[in-house]
Amino acid sequence: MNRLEISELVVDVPGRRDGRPLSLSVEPGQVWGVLGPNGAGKTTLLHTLAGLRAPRAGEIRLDGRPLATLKRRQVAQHLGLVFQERQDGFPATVLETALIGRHPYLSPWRMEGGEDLRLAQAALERLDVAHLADRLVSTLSGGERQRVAIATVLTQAPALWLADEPTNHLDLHHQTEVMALLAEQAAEGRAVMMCLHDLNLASRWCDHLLLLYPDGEACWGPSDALLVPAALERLYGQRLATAEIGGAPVFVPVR
Ligand SMILES: Nc1ncnc2c1ncn2[C@@H]1O[C@H](COP(=O)(O)OP(=O)(O)OP(=O)(O)O)[C@@H](O)[C@H]1O
Repeated sequence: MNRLEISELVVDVPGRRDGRPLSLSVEPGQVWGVLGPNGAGKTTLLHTLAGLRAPRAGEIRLDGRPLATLKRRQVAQHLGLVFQERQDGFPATVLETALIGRHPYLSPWRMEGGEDLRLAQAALERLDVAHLADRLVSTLSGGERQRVAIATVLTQAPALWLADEPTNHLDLHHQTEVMALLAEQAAEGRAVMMCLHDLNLASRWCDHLLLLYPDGEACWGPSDALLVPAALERLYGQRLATAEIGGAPVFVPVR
């Protein structure tokens, strides 16, 4: 279950009139970037696609099945969400946190088994936080916490990743590693949609883009068609200088 179909979707952004209905399909193997200025509705869209908020109109389907008809457990077995903000509600170690990714697959009161542990440890290693396994998450740095959050979704092993600014708090090396991980997930047949503020990460790693404007306007399609300075300058209300490095456009804000 890894195709996400969005039909005539109007996201319920508080205080905003209806925008352009979104109709698109996130297919296995694709990496979508959602771009837009602060407040454009990127997080609200991702939470709507994850079934955490009802849309104002339209429908979301996971492999042909309306999201609204699926049980949360079924959704969690197929869709993983990396939140932009998270609260550590109770004290938990890094390993215990990663193991939460296995909960959609465990019956109530069943403890995690050896395979669950193996998956969690492998995910912590992949995100370069295995050495922190016994530390309380509340004691970690911002970037370490972000990597634990991504490791938790990797442990969950969803066919569809929704990631809200997955490179938040990360240094350059770990930004690259996380983008490479998401690209690898797609290359293995999963689907990825992520909100990004960094145009250059979008340019390098996303094959499709959805541009969200603050007034509810939107456009989407293959990245090549949308990574056009005029469209991006209008999106952000920001002048850009453009260069090309390694065949991909690079954008630098200028005043
Ligand atoms: N619970 C709420 N009550 C009132 N307004 C809300 C609520 N949740 C979101 N909003 C508003 O909806 C709009 C869209 O918010 P959202 O977080 O989706 O934007 P975003 O594009 O992700 O922004 P950013 O780039 O700053 O993360 C914002 O103007 C925000 O203030």
